Order: sequence, then C-alpha cells, then structure tokens
Amino acid sequence: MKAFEANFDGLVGLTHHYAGLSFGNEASTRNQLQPSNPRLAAKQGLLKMKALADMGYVQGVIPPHERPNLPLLRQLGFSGSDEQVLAQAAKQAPQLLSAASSASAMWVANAATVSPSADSADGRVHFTVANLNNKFHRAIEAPETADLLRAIFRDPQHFSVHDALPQVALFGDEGAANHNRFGADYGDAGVQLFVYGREGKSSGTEPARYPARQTREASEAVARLHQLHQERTVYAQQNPAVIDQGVFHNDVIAVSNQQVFFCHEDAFVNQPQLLADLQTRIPGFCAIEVPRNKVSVADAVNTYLFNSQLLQRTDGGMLLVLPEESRQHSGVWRYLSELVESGGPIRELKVFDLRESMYNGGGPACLRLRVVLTEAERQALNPAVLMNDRLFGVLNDWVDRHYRDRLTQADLADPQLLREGRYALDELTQLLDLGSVYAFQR
Ligand SMILES: NCCC[C@H](NC(=O)CCC(=O)O)C(=O)O
Repeated sequence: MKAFEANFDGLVGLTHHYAGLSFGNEASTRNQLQPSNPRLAAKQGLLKMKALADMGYVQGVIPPHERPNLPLLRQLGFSGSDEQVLAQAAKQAPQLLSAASSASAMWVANAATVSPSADSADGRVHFTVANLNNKFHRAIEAPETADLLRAIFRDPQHFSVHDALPQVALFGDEGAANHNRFGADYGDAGVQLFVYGREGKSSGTEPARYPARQTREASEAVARLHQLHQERTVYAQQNPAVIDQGVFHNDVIAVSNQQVFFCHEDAFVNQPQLLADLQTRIPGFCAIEVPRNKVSVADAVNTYLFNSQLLQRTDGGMLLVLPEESRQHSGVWRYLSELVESGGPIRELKVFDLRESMYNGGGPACLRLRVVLTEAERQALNPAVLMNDRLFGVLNDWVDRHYRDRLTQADLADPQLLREGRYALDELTQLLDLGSVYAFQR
C-alpha cells in the first residue's frame, strides 16, 4: 500500500518556562529560572510547521495540555479555591508548581511510540502513549496525551491508541524519541529499532551520572502492543557513556529515515554489531556514522545536529531540518556542509530558529511525532489539525491574542494566567474540532 510520512508538531503552551526540571538534560539545568517567551516559542514552532507544509509534507498540530494542572496540585494536598491552591503551592513548593505548570507536552516525540499499519498484524496504526516515568513533570502528561491523540486519530478502524505502560521505573518509556523505523517505501513492511538506556533487571551497563530513562522492558511491551513481527523488531542499548554526557534521549544522537541511519559513532553499545545486523535486515541500508574526531559528543549535545528531521524529497534525496545552533558552530556546520557535498543521500540542509525550545533541550525532532499514513488513514484523522495557510493564520492570531511574551516562575502563581490558559484552550478545541478534551471543560 502506498504511504507517506506525516509529522505532527506539539504546539507550545501558554506556560512555557525554564524550571530546570530535567536532571540529565543539560540545557534544562543550565537555563533554570531564565525568563521565557511563550508567544515567541509558539510562533517559532508554527513557522517550522508551516514551512514543512509549504514544502508539500503533511503536517499536523497537537495541542498543548492544560497548565497549571490544578487537579494535580489538589491531589498533592493544596486546597481551597483555585487561587488559594496556586498561592499555597507557590509559597510552599515552587518546584511543584513549576512541574504542574510545565509546557513539556510540546515535545511530542515523547508523546507516544508509533507503528505504521504496514508493520502491525491487525493492519492498524498503533500508538502507545509514553509514561515518561523518569520525570514527575512529564509523567503527568500521559492521560491528557491519550485523550488528545484519540481526538486526532479518532477512527478506531484505522487507529489504536494504547494507554501508557504502568507508571513504574521498570517500564520507563519515552516514546518515539527512542524509536526508529527503517525500510524502503513507507507503505512496505519495515524494521523497527527500539533503543533503551537500561534493563530493569540490571545488566551492569548503566550510566553513572545521569538517569537512563527508557527500559528494555518498556520497549518490549510496546512492540507486543503494536503486534509487530519479532523478526522485524530490533533492540539496542544506548551507550551509557553518552547518556552521562547529556544524551538523555536517543534522538539527541541519531536520526533515521527509510534506509538511512545518521548517527554518531558513540551512540550505541556494540555499535558495529548493531549496524551489521541492520545491514542484513534492511535492503539498501546506509549508515552515516559521524566520527568523534569530526563532531564530539559534547558538540552534538550543544548543537543538536542529530535532533534533526530527516525528510524524503520528491527527487529521492533527503533533507535535514536542523536547529540554528548547528549552523552557529563552525565545526559542526563544516561537517554538515561536507556531508551534503559528498554525494550521499542527504542533499539539503534547512535551518530553523527554535531557541525557546532549545533552551529546554528540545530541537526540531523533539517537537514532532512522525506518523506514517496511507491515504485512507489520512482521510480518517481529524482534518482540522492539518497545517495549511488558513490554519497558520488562525493559530498565529490565536497565539497573539492569548500568549504572554515573558514568563518567570513567579508568574505561575498568577490566577490570571490560569484563566488565560483555560480561555485560550477552550477556543482552541473549537478551532481544531477536538470536542471537550480538557478536564476543565467537563
Ligand atoms: N525531547 C526533548 C525533551 C525535553 C524535555 N525538557 C524538559 O522537560 C525541561 C523542562 C524544564 O526544565 O523546564 C525533557 O527533558 O524531557
């Protein structure tokens, strides 16, 4: 069956701020308590979506979550009116208020793992919502993510959205950021590579400094839920030494598309063996391994050259969508320019300014969820979320009317911010035909 890859990007929420919540993600730690600009963040994201839609890619948008998360703060014992809950939390536990207010759902590469219908025994597109168990502010995303995905991929004949795995460390799951799918045409059965950072039953090879967020047990459960064929499913462990250097998700050090795997030479445990295995399973497999003497792991973490989108062009070549930070670094940019001139599959570089997201450790790849679709599946999803000239105008106008251009941790206690958020999201559910998807609407 003919199919194509669509990208769904997370729309940055109104409470986007820098709280230093993600130990092991160096940008998050470094930029803690810097003021943020939610309006700019949302607009930077929309520009990327619009540019890809203009280039002919199918591009969708995934809405933000309701933040601050008042039901969560009440669950933690803050009580009284909404205003009192916010005031108590701000006074007694500002980090909890930050966690309950994080706009982290924007990084939808961590929303779910997705398997196309060509790979699943029941012929449906499968999504397993990520439990994001390693970080409190992210673990709270799962139920709302499931509701939003079901409001977009709403035809159960074509789509199956599984709830997150059990919320325990054994099943730590970070979604598509640790998952790659290889193959020839998108509609052919492919090979899925699940990358994990540790095994629940400890194998001894674990990072020493920073946490490994994804477990092998979680990856195996997702593969079962998605009804994948065992012989077309591969598991690989991330190199613990690079996790300790800030590679908290595999998509900080590797990206794939069809037969091409663009990765750093230090990305995986037993990398030569992994690449040889993929070579035998994937006809036409092509690994572009970046040597550490050209790009160090530290430079990869600082510039996010691997946190890029590797997209198919109509002429058979590929395009790499990069963050501005990789152009600003002369060594990395030289490497990328040489790569394009080398005559390999990557023929073009396109750069976006995503600074607001980058300051929390989220690049172009973090902001998007890839979903391979057939035409029938595209017809079956909620069309109101697909980017085009009209929706771009509508969403920019919506952002202009509702978003602040400066936010600090102190602002999170402002009850007006809560009201602004609910008002804006209520309108968004109508713009995107989502139904009453948020808790405050029920
Ligand atoms: N795929 C990119 C995810 C980035 C995300 N950052 C954050 O949650 C930082 C939030 C803060 O510190 O305010 C994370 O680490 O999971």
